Amino acid sequence: MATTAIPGAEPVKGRATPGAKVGAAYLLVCALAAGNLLLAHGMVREQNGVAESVSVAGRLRMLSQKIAFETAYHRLAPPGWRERLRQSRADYQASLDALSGGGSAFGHRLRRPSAALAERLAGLRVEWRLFGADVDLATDPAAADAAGALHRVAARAPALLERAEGVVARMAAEAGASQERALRQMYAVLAADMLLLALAWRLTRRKLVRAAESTFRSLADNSVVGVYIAEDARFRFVNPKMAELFGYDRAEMMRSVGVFDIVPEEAHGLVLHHMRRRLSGEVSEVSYERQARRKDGTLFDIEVFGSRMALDGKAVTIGVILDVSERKRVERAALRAEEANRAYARQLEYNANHDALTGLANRNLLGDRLRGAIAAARRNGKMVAVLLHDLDNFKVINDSLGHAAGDLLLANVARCMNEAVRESDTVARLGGDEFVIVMPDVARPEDAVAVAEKLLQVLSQPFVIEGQKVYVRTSIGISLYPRDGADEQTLMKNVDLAMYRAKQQGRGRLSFYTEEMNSANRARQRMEVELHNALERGEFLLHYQPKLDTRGGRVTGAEALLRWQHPRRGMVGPADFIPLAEETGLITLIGAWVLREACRQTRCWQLAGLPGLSMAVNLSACQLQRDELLPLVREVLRESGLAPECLELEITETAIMRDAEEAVPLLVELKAVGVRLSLDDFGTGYSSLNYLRRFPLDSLKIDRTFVSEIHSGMNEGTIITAMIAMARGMKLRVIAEGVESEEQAEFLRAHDCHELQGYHIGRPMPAAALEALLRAQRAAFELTAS
Ligand SMILES: Nc1nc2c(ncn2[C@@H]2O[C@H](COP(=O)(O)O[C@H]3[C@@H](O)[C@H](n4cnc5c(=O)[nH]c(N)nc54)O[C@@H]3COP(=O)(O)O)[C@@H](O)[C@H]2O)c(=O)[nH]1
Repeated sequence: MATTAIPGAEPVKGRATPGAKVGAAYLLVCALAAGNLLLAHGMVREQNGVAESVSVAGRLRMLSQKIAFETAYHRLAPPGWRERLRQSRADYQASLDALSGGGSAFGHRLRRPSAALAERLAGLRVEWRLFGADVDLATDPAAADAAGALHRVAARAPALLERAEGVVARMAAEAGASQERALRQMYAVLAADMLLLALAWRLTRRKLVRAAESTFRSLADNSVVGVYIAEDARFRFVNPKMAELFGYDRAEMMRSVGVFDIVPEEAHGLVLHHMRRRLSGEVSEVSYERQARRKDGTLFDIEVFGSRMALDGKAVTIGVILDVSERKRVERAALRAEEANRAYARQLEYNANHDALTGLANRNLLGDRLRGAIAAARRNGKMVAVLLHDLDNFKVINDSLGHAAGDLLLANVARCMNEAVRESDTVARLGGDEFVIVMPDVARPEDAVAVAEKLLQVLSQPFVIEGQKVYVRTSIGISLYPRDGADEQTLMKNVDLAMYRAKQQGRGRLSFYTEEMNSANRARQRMEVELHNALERGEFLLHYQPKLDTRGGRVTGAEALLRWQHPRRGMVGPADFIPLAEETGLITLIGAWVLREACRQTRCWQLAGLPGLSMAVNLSACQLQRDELLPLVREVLRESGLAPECLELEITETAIMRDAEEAVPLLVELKAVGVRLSLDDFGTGYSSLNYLRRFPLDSLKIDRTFVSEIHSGMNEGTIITAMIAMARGMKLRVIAEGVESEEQAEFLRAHDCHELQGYHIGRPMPAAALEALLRAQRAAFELTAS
């Protein structure tokens, strides 16, 4: 678009619209065209009139000759000659009259002749009159000089013809002049037309430009977007909004602000690029987003729509600028929200696949990796090794050092495992202290053994946790694809059996899965079912092992020990089924039965004349649930009628330390019920003096391993002596278990051990046997007393 300079132009107000102007110009041109047509029509009519006169004059020539001819030959008396002669003379007269004064002749309407022509016609009329007189005489049979008249007619005819031709010639000359004149008029009219058209076009164009400029200005002034025209990187025009957007005064912006003043440095290249593309004509328009700088230096987001135009013959850029800060802010917020969502999804996915404590793969991811490794091994004919690790003494460490230290230890173990294996291997934590390593692409079983031994070695090094050296031992089970299972579930089940076997073999070992393990497992499963049935079928029974009071030298109590009278396998000891009962949770039911039966039996004996007898009952770690144990103990005592102080609950040091903090309130409440509490297997766990003080215990039961050291050459009983002294110092009764010889009994008596228990005192025995023993003892004492 070409236009005049926009900056100085004033808006046009109250004027006709460009559309009206164009309409007016169009009407003017139409009127001109109509005038031209009328003019042409007049000229054609004029020319036609001349032609008609010439045609009539031509007839005159022909009629004069015809009359002369008919006059000359009338003597031959052709029929109708008189009539024809009269008609020809009448036609001649009418034509001459029409030519001379205007009127009709031969169907033509003739105009009045010019003066010159009229003069010639007058001459012709005189000649015609003379000619007519001679014709009358020549054709009158009575006339005397008819022959002389005929002779004059023949002589006058050429003169008449000549005069008529003179008229025609004059007419032709006048017609030519008239045509010349008409042409000149036509040219003049055409020139006027063109002039008028040019004027109209120029007028209309100027109006249109002014109207366009006015429209542009009105639009720009009221626009809610910034509008600019830039020439040579300077603003030639900015609208109020543009100035407002950038924080300038409008005049100031046009006067002293350059295009690049509102473009941050980093966007200079971009702006220059778009400007050049437009100005070079490479593109007609551009649209892009960028940052812009306000007068105060702050940045905001804009969108530019630009194109090119010609202004006063120069190429300039024209553009529209939109403040898109808000949109961008929303977009950025949406982007951030999306990114946060993605991060959250990634985190969720990570959490779903990783162990929170160690960052290792969890069971979920392990399953995926193992399935993938199996699929790859199936294709390339390799093996996959699954190594299951279980930290042997983690529970004890966790209980004694606390959970925070336990967590730290697990994290350290995880790190060591990760470092010991290849990148392609997967180390996963299944929970607790169980870790699994999946090794894809294993060529030989020995490769898995090598890794397992390396791990045993690495993990045998002490970890320093909270300033203390901590030793862990791990048992490792190994199963191999495809030898030990074709799918993930089978491999995991079998590696579990292998690990179980490694633990049984003495811990700190590794064990491959074998088919026998599976059969052992099946046996275990069978036993589980049988254990369920055993309770219902009454296959459990209690044996009682006596406890000897060293002061009085009498059996004053007993320990209830569970036995399973198996229908096929005979008497089964607790060591063979209690771990399984603990694993399956059946121990709760079985333990309740033991407590009920032991109390019932003790009360029976008391009622049967064996008073003062106390009964010790073993509790598993899983039974130490406050909500279940307390009501059970209360109920059993109420049911049996046994005095609480006659019941002693034996809890192993390991079980109590599993959650020592939880154990304290439970023990306090049990103590409040009135029962006695004994710490079993003392010396095998990790109880601290601090806890020993906090537990409301009545007695410590020294583990048989310490008793066996008496006179064994090892320590010579120094540890047990210290244990007894310590217990006594804490006002606790001391019971030594596993007393198998008189020497041991003697030693323990000599060191003030309160009670002795062991094969030397009495093996675990059926109720009837213990009753007999107690009765015999009572009889012996009664005898001694009397
Ligand atoms: N939670 C429960 N645990 C129970 C229950 N009944 C028994 N047990 C625990 O089972 C473990 C094995 O018990 P058992 O086979 O009965 O062995 C006991 C004794 O026979 C054995 N003992 C006793 N004196 C000697 C000895 O001089 N030498 C020797 N080698 N063994 C001996 O010790 C077992 C009793 O130990 P303790 O409980 O520490 O006093 C065993 O851990 C039982 O606790 C039950 O009902 N619930």
